[in-house]
Amino acid sequence: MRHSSDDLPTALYSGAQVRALDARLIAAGTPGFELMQRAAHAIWRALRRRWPDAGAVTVLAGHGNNAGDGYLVATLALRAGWKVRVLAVIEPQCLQDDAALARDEALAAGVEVLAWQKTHAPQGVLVDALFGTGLSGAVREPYAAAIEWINGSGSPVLAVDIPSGISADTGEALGAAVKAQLTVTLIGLKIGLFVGQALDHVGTLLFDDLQAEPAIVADQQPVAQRLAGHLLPRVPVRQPTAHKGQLGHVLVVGGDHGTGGAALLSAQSALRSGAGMVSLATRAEHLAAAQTRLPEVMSLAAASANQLHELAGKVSVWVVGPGLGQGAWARSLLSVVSISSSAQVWDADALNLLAAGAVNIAPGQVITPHPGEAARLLGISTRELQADRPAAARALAQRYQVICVLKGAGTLVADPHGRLLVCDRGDPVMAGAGLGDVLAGLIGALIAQGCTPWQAAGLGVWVHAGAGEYLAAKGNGLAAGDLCDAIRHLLQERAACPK
Ligand SMILES: NC(=O)C1=CN([C@@H]2O[C@H](COP(=O)(O)OP(=O)(O)OC[C@H]3O[C@@H](n4cnc5c(N)ncnc54)[C@H](O)[C@@H]3O)[C@@H](O)[C@H]2O)[C@@H](O)CC1
Ligand SMILES: [K+]
Repeated sequence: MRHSSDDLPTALYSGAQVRALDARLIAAGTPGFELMQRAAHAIWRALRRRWPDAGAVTVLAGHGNNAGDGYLVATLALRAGWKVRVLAVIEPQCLQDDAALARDEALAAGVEVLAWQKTHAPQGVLVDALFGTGLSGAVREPYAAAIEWINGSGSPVLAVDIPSGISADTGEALGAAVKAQLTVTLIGLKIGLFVGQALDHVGTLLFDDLQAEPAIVADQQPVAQRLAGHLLPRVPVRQPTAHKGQLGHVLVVGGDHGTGGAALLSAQSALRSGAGMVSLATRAEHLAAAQTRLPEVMSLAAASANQLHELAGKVSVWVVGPGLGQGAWARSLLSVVSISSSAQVWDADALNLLAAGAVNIAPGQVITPHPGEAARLLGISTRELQADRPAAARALAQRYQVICVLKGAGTLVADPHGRLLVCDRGDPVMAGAGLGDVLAGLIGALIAQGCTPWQAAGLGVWVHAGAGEYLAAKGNGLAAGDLCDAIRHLLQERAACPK
């Protein structure tokens, strides 16, 4: 998903919360039909800006207030001289209240309203006004068929409030779901627009608050926050007298037989993200490569837990798991890390061992699972996990009393107190090997430099995704290591000004 500017609000709400906001605005004196008219004007403005020469609009209308918005858009388009048609997916007589008023206004203005049939030919921009926040459960027929008709039309599609079929709470496609090029969302941002399958359906996202009274909106506690630059901490500034001992020592533990690259990437990332010192404990066979590629990193062959014990007192942050494997070697090293009082970032196989019950993690640490690892930790299928990513991130944070970074498009950061951050940056070029190793090293380095684990997780995710966006212009084939320079650059931009 892309949005046209970074000035979207940060508060994310559930569908029920936005409906509650809607009701409160009405109770405070703004009639529902007035809100609907404001919605229609906002949508019509966005449609004309995006497709100024289309000249024709087909509104697909359901029977809730989302359809009401659609009927009023049709009216505005007709008045502007466009060719307009509403295809009502059920009998229009079923409409109630404001939606019925909107349909009456459209009919009075001369809008053609027909019962939708598969055989209709689409014309102009399709306005999806089937369901908004009122959808519950899997989309029933004939709506599912109408959604397939929209998606198969090849026409440009504008979704009103939310692409029909997408859950406002989880982003899951509830059966069929509209794929839009543009979504104009109203009153409050729904979290479901930013997570899960929604990312393939929303297109460009625009927001209009319908002039909602700020005091009423401020009263509603959001379910999550969109990760935005101004909410994030600055990278702590270095004093002129700074020395490496003040900037933290990150020790990366990983790299079993044949998987040394993952640990190397984490170490490289920690180094490039500003950690004062970076060490790597790995299999002896990887030492030559590590010393050649990263001479600045102190690499040591960790043959046993005892060797790691000796280092434990000197470590400020452990990054454990990349390429670690799940055998006896991995278990013995992880057991040393797990009892250390220093901060820890657990990734990859460390999480698989945690899921297997081979080790415990102390409260307050950071875990960075991808969906497969997260599903194993929760004992559910990946499909179930992806169906409600916010709930999964929260559940993991609760279960282990840690900061959970649930990776994947729309990365989430949750803490055990219920705080939830959603990242809407990033790019599909980031779907590749090693990117997670880089993220773990980055978060570790930020903790080493003085961020709290919560701050480091949020800032790390945001910078990592921003680096991916920055490099996306170069096309697919992004090597994870390439990200490190971009991360360094973005962190520099976010450095606090010296006093
Ligand atoms: N006055 C208002 O209340 C305003 C509402 N607004 C619009 O109204 C929308 C919410 O309106 P509603 O609450 O009427 O809900 P929707 O317009 O989303 O309609 C849901 C309708 O679909 C039916 N339905 C629910 N789940 C279904 C399923 N699985 N299969 C088939 N049918 C199903 C329900 O019976 C309900 O009537 C918002 O998204 C927004 O677009 C905006 O116009 C702002 C003002
Ligand atoms: K819709």
